[in-house]
Amino acid sequence: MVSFTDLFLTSLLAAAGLGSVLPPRIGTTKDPKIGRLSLQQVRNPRAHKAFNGARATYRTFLKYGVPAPDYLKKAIAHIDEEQEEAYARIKRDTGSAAAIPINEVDIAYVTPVTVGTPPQTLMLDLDTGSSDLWVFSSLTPSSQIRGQEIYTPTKSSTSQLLNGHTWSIRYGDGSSSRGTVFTDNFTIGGLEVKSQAVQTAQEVSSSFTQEQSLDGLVGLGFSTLNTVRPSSQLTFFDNARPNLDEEVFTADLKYHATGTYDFGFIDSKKHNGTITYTPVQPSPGYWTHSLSGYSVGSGAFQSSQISGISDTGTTLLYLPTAIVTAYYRQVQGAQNSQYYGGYVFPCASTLPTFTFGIEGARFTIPASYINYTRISPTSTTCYGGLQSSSGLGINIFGDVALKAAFVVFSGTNPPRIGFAPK
Ligand SMILES: Cc1noc(C)c1CN(C)Cc1cc2n(n1)CCN(c1cc(N)ncn1)C2
Repeated sequence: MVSFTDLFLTSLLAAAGLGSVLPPRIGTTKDPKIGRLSLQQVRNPRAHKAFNGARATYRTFLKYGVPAPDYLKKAIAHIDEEQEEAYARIKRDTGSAAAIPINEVDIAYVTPVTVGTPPQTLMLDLDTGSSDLWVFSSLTPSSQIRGQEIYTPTKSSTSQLLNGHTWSIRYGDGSSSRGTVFTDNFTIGGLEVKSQAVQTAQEVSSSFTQEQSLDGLVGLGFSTLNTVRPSSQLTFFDNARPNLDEEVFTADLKYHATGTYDFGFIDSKKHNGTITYTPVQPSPGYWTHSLSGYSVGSGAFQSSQISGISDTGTTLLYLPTAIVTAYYRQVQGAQNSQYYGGYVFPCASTLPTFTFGIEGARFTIPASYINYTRISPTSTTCYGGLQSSSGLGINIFGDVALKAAFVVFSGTNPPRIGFAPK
C-alpha cells in the first residue's frame, strides 16, 4: 500500500523539479480483484535543472516539522548560484547575417563576412552547392580584379600560410578559380571560427572578374567536396558545428529583397507553421534530397520522387524536361530557344505558379519568380526562372525555388533538410 505521505513527498519533489532524481514517477492502475493500487513511475519531463541536495534536505526538515538550520538555507543559495554560473559558461554559438541580392534579378546573394585581425570585410556568396571558401586576394592579378574587395593575408596578424596546399574549382556554368590557402579567423554574423581555411585566388575566370559585387564564395556543401590538396579542408559550417546551439544553418532568401542566413538556431519568427523535413543523401557532398512531386498553376499535383540538390549558389530552378514542358505548355508563345539557350516567352505573358512537394507539404513559387528577366533591357522576350536540367545530369533546386520557403540545412546525423512556409 502506498502511504499518503509517500505520495505527498513524491509529488512535492516532482513539483520542485527533482523528479529526475527519483526513480520513475507513479502511474496508477487499479486491480478490481484485490483493490490494491500499483504505481508505475515515469520521469518528470520538465525536470531539467541539476539536483540541489541542500534543498532536498531542507524539505525533509519541513516534512517532519523540524526547523531547518540557517546554514542549510545558505547552502541552497550557494548551490543554485554555482549551477547558474555553470549553465552560463556552456557558451553556445549562433550567428545571423544578411543575404543581399547582388542585382535587380537576384542572380546571386552576398553576405558580409570578416577575415583576419584586424577584420577585413568581404561580401561572399554563401553556396550550399560547393564546399570551397575562396576569396579575391592580394595574390589575385590586378588585371582580374574589377572593384572587388580583397583579403590581404600579410595585413592579418592571425593569418598562416597552409604550406604546399592549392585548390582549383569549376562551377556548373564554366566559371572557375584556383590558388593557395591560408588559415585565419573568419566570422559570419558574429559567429567566429578561428583558423578557418581561406582559399586565396591566384586566378579567377572572366565571369567572376565581371561580377564586381562578389568577392568570393563560402561553400556550405559537405566538406567531402572541398578541392584543397594534398589535404582537403573543412567548411565554415563543419568548423563551427561543435560550438553551435543546434547543428543547423537556415536560408531565408527573398525575391528582390534582402533575406538572412542564420547559424546554430531556427528563428521561429522567420517561418509560419511547421517545418517539413526530408532525408538528405550526403554523398557525394551536395544537399541531395527528393521532391515528392509538383503541380502547374491550379492543376492536379503529380506525385513523383524528383531527386536533386538544394543549391543557394545556383540562380534558377532546373527540373526534368517533362515537367518543364508541362509548365511552359500553359504559357502562350513560350518556346525552348536554342538561340537564347533555354525557355523564353513574351514578357507580357501570364505565367502560372509552380508548386513543389516536400513529403506531404506543398510550396508554391509565385509566377513573378519564374518571369526571371528580359533577354535585354529593350527586349519583349523574357527568360524563364524554370529551365530543363537535361544538360546538367542533376536537378537543381536553386534560388528561384529556395526563396519560396524558409529552408533548414540540418547537419545532424543523419543529415536532413527542412522547408517551411514564410
Ligand atoms: C552564373 C552566376 N551565378 O551567380 C552569379 C553571381 C553568376 C554570375 N557570374 C557572372 C559569376 C558567377 C558564376 C558563378 N558564380 N558567380 C557563383 C558560383 N557559381 C555557381 C555556384 C553553384 N553552386 N552552382 C553553379 N554556379 C558560378
